[in-house]
Amino acid sequence: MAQSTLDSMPGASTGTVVITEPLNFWGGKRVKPREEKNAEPVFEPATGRVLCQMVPCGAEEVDEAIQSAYAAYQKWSKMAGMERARVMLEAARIIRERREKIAKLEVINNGKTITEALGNIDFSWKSIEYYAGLAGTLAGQHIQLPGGAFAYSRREPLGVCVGIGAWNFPFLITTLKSAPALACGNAMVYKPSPMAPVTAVILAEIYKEAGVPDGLFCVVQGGAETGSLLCHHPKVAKVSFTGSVPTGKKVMEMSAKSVKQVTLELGGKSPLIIFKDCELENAVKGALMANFLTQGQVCCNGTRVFVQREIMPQFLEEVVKRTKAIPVGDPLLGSTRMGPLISKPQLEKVLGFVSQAKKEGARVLCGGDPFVPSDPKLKGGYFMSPCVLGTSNTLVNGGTAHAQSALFFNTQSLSTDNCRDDMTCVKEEIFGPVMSVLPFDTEEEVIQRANNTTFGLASGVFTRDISRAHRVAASMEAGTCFINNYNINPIELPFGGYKMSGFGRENGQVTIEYYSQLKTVVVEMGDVESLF
Ligand SMILES: NC(=O)C1=CN([C@@H]2O[C@H](COP(=O)(O)OP(=O)(O)OC[C@H]3O[C@@H](n4cnc5c(N)ncnc54)[C@H](O)[C@@H]3O)[C@@H](O)[C@H]2O)C=CC1
Repeated sequence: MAQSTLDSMPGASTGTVVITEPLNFWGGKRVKPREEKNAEPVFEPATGRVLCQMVPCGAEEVDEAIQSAYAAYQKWSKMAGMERARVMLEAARIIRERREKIAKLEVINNGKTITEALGNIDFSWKSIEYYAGLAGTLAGQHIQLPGGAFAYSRREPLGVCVGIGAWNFPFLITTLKSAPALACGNAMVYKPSPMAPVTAVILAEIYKEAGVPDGLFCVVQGGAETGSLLCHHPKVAKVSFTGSVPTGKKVMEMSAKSVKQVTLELGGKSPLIIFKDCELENAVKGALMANFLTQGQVCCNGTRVFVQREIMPQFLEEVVKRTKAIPVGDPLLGSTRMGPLISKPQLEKVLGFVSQAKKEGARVLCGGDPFVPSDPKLKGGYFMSPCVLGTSNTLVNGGTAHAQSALFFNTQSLSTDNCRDDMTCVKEEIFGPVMSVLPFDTEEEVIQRANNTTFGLASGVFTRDISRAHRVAASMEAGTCFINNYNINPIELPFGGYKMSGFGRENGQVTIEYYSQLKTVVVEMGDVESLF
């Protein structure tokens, strides 16, 4: 029962939790792995300690889960939207009631701070409430035809949908996929990331407790192999994927073989454009919010920060000062603002991007090093100091940039000491706490440079010029543009990518379209007029 893992949470602290319960869920209960082979240790990022074992599901287990989901779908899809809504609202209520315990478990598995995790869990129950609200509104059309005939369309579910998730928002991604799926009358089999497997099964238990038919929401554990079994299974109607571009392409390719619908939420390298007429304090805060939530492991982060040259000195001074002041440490402490990265390889990858940036001529203005907190239990954690890559020589030594003139930065921009658009750190998704700051001169130039990427997930602009703000927003080749803020993604609004950041949308009313299909029913009231 969910309660056993969650019940240990109130007193749990970093470095104390071990999870031994099975992490699979189908047929209305937790299911032990058939064989323990290929078990992978799952680490607590803050300590480097083993938290549990993740045992990947094989073909028979995947099939069992999908069959149990299909059986539940037969019942659930026949219920009225309002009946489904009632069950979903109960699930949302239970999540709200247990928000602190779930958030704690999320922190222990993922490393994000408790403050952020609580926000994520609140977003989760809101997403279920939101789609519960829409469940009763699903409807088709009635069309009058000649001779008294008529037709109507029925909005019907797709069947068994698969969700494949990433490790950065483990519980939230699970609800963002399952809430619209269930509202439309589908069942879902969900595969979490092998690095963050522990909270998806909590959601499965909550849905059960709320009253969904057994099997309606299943969890299978595993990595690429289990994921590909799901994408190939003939009883699966749709795959909703969140993760990297290369894996997204594979998911699309596999799903194409049996013509499954696909939604892809992939990575980004989003631009944040800061004009000289901005409210600087807000722009600085916006840049921090755009880069350092969840240790920078956020797909829509604005990691290419374009700053108009005239305000570069003030911007850098402030952003570096505040970045240096971010409290890094035990993610379960309310005062911590940055925890560890998800894994050792991810930490090494991110530090590798910083070294590469240095080699290519970028200046490390602060951070970018492994960080060892003073608390002895955190010595084995995957921490690093948040990093700003930029342009100024003097800031490296902690000097003030205020004294520097615009001319200085003009000169600097011609040297190799700048972040440049062609650097690896500026082109590739780093997925860590690394902000690249780039100078620009004109609106036309910055729009062209901001769009010069294969990604298109999000974008942002800070300016007090209302016309400019909307002009820039309209010019961005990205699924979202934030004006005078960043990373505000409420459930009511569609979220998704342009270009290689994916297609389809999550959140908002439009997602109903991605989890349902229309059936046309034509009704003759007279005789058949046959040509034969
Ligand atoms: N856009 C986003 O929200 C995210 C982007 N990423 C990016 O991806 C990079 C790698 O992170 P990963 O977690 O390794 O991402 P990934 O794309 O490898 O994995 C995402 C999910 O897909 C599954 N998967 C892997 N191979 C599969 C296959 N062949 N068939 C079906 N499912 C498969 C994984 O087990 C996981 O559940 C990150 O460094 C980051 O750049 C990662 C997480 C989220």
